[in-house]
Amino acid sequence: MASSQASAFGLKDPSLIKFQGLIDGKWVDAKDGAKIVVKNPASNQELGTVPEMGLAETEEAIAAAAKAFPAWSTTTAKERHDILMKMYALMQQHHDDLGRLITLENGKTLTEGKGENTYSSSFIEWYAEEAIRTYGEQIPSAFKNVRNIVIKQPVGVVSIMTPWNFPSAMITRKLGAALAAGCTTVIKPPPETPFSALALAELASRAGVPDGVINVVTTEKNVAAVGKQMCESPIVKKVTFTGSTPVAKLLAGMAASTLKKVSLEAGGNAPFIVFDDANIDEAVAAAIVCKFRGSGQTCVCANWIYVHSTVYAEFASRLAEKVAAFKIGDGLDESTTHGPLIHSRATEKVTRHIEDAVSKGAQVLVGGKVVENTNFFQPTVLSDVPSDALINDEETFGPLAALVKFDTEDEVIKLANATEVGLAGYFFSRDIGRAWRVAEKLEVGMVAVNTGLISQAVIPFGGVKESGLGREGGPHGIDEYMNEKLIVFGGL
Ligand SMILES: NC(=O)c1ccc[n+]([C@@H]2O[C@H](COP(=O)([O-])OP(=O)(O)OC[C@H]3O[C@@H](n4cnc5c(N)ncnc54)[C@H](O)[C@@H]3O)[C@@H](O)[C@H]2O)c1
Ligand SMILES: O=CCCC(=O)O
Repeated sequence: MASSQASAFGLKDPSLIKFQGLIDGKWVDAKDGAKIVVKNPASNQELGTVPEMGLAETEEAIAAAAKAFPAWSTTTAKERHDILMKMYALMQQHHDDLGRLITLENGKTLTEGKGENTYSSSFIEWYAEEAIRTYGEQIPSAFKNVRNIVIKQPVGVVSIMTPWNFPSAMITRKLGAALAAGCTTVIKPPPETPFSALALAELASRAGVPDGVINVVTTEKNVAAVGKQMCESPIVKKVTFTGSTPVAKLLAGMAASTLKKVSLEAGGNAPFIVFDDANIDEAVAAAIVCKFRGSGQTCVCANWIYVHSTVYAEFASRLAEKVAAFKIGDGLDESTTHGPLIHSRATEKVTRHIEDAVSKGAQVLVGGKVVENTNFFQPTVLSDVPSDALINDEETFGPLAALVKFDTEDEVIKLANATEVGLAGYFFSRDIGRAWRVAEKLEVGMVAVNTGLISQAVIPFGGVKESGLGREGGPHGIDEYMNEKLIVFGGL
């Protein structure tokens, strides 16, 4: 049954499809046999099922990770490097399958699905290389005959919780760092996209990651109990989460009960600013990449597009013209430029934002409607969106570009910073003085100047304000999974 279900995914290697969770190296069902139905968002057809696990399975997974920790944490950095490089090579070898899997469960186009596998595997490669560079320090002592040494040690068992918008990359950004540091893990993938997580666990095992080092607990209805245990268990030493700000706050509160280390990558509300001296062609192209990547479902997507009044009309008409040419459809269809949203709750939110903005005076330049009884939403450009629109307070997370006119640099910085969150910000200007001023003044963790793309494994990814805590990726990403220990040597 499982093998015929797996072959329906159309992968070259159907054994990458797992319909069970992973605990201590064994593929397992939920104890009560309950299941989650996973659907393809493009068709709403069932793709397959995974177990609806609960507290008991979570406790077992945490215990398995704790049991695996002593051996994994004492492998050499070079051994962990070599295993991660094998996993990276396997992700390259299965590129087409992993890209297709992402498209099937998330809906993004195949080009984006494969692009995500490239991005996702780059975290495994990056952290393989970082594993061997977790240098300590020697600090000159204040006392004679004493030497100060700082070493870095893995924190222990790590709980990893991730969203559906990047079914693979949001896991490897955490998992790569945790494994490289010598930590063991329990992953709770989102119920919408569990198959990519399970395929990653399978490839990690093929690469030589020992049993118990990666455990995967799939859950939907029991998420509150599972999440609580993953945050409150005294065995777990670190919680890392990517998702919405309200859930990030909830998990941080629970993790505080045992003062665990936490990394939180939460929601954004990114401004995209086009100044009067911008190269308009480049700004339009970047706005399209930045706003409509993943059909607008990335945490670094522009939520507001502020355009200087002197170039507003030109920018708006060029953007609307390009957006009108998008073709929405099944991500597997080669002619599709943009896939569906993840589910009907997502399309309802975009509809609510458009209706609210239009009722307050905004105009629809293109799109504006859901395709009835589907998860497809017409890519939309709204002009003259008022500052009291709902979009101002809530990230849309959909294919809606909201245009706003501004006149001065001070005014637009004030508008861009008038939000509780601060993940990414973008602006286009060829004035070098302004570029420095605006980059420094935007209250975000990441600023892009004259480009719409930020994401790479090598950068410190993360936000300020209510967009989260900590940084993932980049030269210091692995430190989030390590403790510094001071060793003072006396009696010389
Ligand atoms: N900053 C980032 O890097 C980043 C990346 C992707 C998505 N996001 C944000 O995520 C949001 C969209 O994703 P979403 O709707 O899936 O977010 P979400 O917070 O609802 O869900 C994210 C994950 O948390 C899980 N979850 C929900 N309640 C939980 C609980 N009580 N305990 C444990 N886990 C729980 C979900 O099952 C899912 O796996 C957007 O706000 C977006 O900005 C942020
Ligand atoms: O959605 C959030 C992450 C997006 C990215 O890493 O580019």
